[in-house]
Amino acid sequence: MRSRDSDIKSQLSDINSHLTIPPTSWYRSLTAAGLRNPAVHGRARYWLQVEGSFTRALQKHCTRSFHVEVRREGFDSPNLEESRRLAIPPRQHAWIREVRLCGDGEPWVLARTVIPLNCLEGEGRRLLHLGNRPLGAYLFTSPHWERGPLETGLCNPVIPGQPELARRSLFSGHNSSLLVGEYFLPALLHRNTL
Ligand SMILES: C=C(O[C@@H]1C=C(C(=O)O)C=C[C@H]1O)C(=O)O
Repeated sequence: MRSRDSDIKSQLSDINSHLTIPPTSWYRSLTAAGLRNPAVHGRARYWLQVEGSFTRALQKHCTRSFHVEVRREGFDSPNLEESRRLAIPPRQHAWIREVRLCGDGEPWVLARTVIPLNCLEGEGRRLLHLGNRPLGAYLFTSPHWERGPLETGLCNPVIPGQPELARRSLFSGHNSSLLVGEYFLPALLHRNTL
């Protein structure tokens, strides 16, 4: 017989199972992705294109509060597509950070950041100790990081409620780049105001 604790744990994981990142195909432009899925031109368009810190953009749309919830942080292998995008050897470990960006107490965005070893030297060591502080606050206040072009992601949700659209970009510093992906949850797109 299952214990009450394991029943509660499995219910909790069921409740949150849609808050995971589904497989995603990446496109160089919104227009290219739009040929596959015209939804990129709907409510998501603003979020797919907004410039500057994404954290700041979300904060502006909160009426009460914004917070970052860390779900997973540690050294692990990126997937092969991510390694290729970052031009690092396949299976070379990187610092991987997955968070929920929450507006007014509810998850709006899932973010996954892959930080290769060469980004973690010198001042970059701070990236290991962000905790619940938003990565954007570091990237956009440190003068040496520059964002590359935004890519548009079309996700293949396997569980109802998983993100369908995403964006990502490389941030380049001294001879090193990290990859930040932001996946939009329905709660973000179905809000009444933009
Ligand atoms: C890159 C930014 O950082 C945000 C914060 C993140 C985090 O804390 O892990 C991840 C993705 C972001 O959207 C940003 O604000 O633009």
